[in-house]
Amino acid sequence: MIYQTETQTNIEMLDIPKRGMPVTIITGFLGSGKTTLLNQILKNKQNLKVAVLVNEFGDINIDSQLLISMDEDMVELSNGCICCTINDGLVDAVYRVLEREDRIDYLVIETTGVADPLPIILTFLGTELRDLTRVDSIITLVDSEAFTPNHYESEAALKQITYADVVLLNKTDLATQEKLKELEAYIQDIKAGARILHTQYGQVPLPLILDVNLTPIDEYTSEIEEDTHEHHHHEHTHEHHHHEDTHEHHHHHHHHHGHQSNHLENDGFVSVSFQSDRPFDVQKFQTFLTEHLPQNIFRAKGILWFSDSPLRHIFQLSGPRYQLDADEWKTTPTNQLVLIGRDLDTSKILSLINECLT
Ligand SMILES: Nc1nc2c(ncn2[C@@H]2O[C@H](COP(=O)(O)OP(=O)(O)OP(=O)(O)O)[C@@H](O)[C@H]2O)c(=O)[nH]1
Repeated sequence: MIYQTETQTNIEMLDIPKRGMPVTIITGFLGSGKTTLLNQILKNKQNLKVAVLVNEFGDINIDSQLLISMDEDMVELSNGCICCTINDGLVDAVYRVLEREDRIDYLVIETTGVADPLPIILTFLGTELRDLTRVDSIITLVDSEAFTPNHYESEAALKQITYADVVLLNKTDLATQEKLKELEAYIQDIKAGARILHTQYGQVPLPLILDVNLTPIDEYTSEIEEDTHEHHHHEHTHEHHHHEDTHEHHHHHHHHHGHQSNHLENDGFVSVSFQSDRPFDVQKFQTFLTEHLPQNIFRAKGILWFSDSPLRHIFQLSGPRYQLDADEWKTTPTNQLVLIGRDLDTSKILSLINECLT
């Protein structure tokens, strides 16, 4: 998890209320375009001061390296298990944003592609964060080419739509009009009244998705109250004694067991991470992709170093598609790759990738 912010003043484009920092949560299945949307927000936010939290599935923070960043005020937290990271790490991370001396107008959270958004929403509404922040909207990205009603048999994919206030039907460049109509009908069926917007590369006017006040907070709050009543939940307090420069964190584990994801809620998805200080041979890597990539890997991303290229290569694989873009290294070249799927044979995959090194 990382957060990033920058030092600018004046809100011009959006009129953000001062009371309670507005929070927007971005969800969407693996590869649907969440990081792409986050970059659109960072690019177009003008003078709005936006803090960003990224929770990633996989042991290496690839997303944070792909964000348009101001390179300052970056804090990375460990990724680990989604449920624990979200419930403990999230509250801590939000506090760190709130405790900052410089002004923050808005908080945007990118969840992992396999996350159920409910525990995250309840973390905001069921703890003392309720009084300090204002959940503004849950935005769910849908890959309009790849999405089907039984999307990778993922319960999380369905829940992401169930809790959406705004659905971005993204990647419309890859889908037929017919498919888009079908998807719209399907989404309306699950979530009547959800705001559905068509996007390519997450391009959307920000006033349509930020500070829209669309999350039905009262509905969630009354659910929490009922739940507390039924389950005799103890009060979810979270004491904070952060000292910016001592890194002393007092973790109080107040999980939301009533709602919280158990480990099954990753829907059986697992990730394999690979890092190396040696470069890949580009031919071998291509052969790996085209001939040896296991069928059950459907998402991969990486920052790659090839022996015959001075450039940094951004590798993205989503379903059957992959792409490699190049830009400049800003760090010492190294290889970092995360692959996500089901029932993965980790040691076999790692040995296949190792063979691609020069
Ligand atoms: N053709 C097309 N590609 C897109 C569009 N939006 C995003 N992509 C590509 O889809 C891939 C995945 O995008 P990301 O933004 O990384 O997706 P994500 O949801 O953050 O992925 P995870 O964090 O792994 O769940 C990247 O290669 C993007 O460039 C779009 O509208 N059209």
